[in-house]
Amino acid sequence: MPTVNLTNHTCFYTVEDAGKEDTIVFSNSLGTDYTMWDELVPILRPYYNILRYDTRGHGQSTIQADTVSIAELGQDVVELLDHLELGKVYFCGLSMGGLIGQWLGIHAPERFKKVVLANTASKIGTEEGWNSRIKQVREHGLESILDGTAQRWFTPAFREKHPDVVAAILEKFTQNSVQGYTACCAAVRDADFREKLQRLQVPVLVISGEQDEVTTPTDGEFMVSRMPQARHVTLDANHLSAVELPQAFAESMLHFLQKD
Ligand SMILES: O=C(O)CC1=CCC(=O)O1
Repeated sequence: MPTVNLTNHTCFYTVEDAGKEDTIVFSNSLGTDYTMWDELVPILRPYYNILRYDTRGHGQSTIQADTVSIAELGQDVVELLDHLELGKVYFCGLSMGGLIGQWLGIHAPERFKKVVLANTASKIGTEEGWNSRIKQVREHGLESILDGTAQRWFTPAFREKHPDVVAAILEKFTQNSVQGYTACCAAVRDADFREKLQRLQVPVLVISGEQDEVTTPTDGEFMVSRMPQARHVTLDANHLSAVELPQAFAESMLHFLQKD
């Protein structure tokens, strides 16, 4: 599968071009890679071309620095679109991917027809919380936060019913580099769109997980109240809602992309 040398790193991506008019770009969450969309993509493939990529420092995309910003991760997306000569696309990002989507909607609105921001917030967590996680991972590795990560990402019912899906995603999590993961923790820590969201004029769908304690439905409501063209859907899922409920997630997206 292809890679491209962008300004600051080598970006891994996959394109499924079915000759459709429109393309959806998918942006993964912290600690996952492009395979987090594996259950969702087959449902959307009949309608759209699909572009997935690994965020800098994740999966097969490289990183050369100990910190990175959401602005830099947003520029990566614009560079990737330029490389692929894609003019105006749909964007779907989850959690960190949703922060990237907020940056893109504000700073590169001419490149996006509509934006889906899933399981995200205009400000995620606290500075102390992120600094403590960065320290923990630098000193003890990604394995040391595996259990807590599984609990934040999946409902107990999903973990019980789909242990293979959970194991595959957690396996990918531990394969990330400490440098890539902690650099992106810093990007999430430093991002704050609370006072900037009114500048996001592109149509937006916010998807929240009713059981998500990291980025809550209240966070989603706040975002929607600040953006001029936004609507809100909640799903009975935890943080990785696109993994837990791909059919409901896809139906919400299709309704938004095709009807709203
Ligand atoms: O792993 C977590 O804590 C959840 C999360 C926060 C930002 C992100 O992308 O995932």
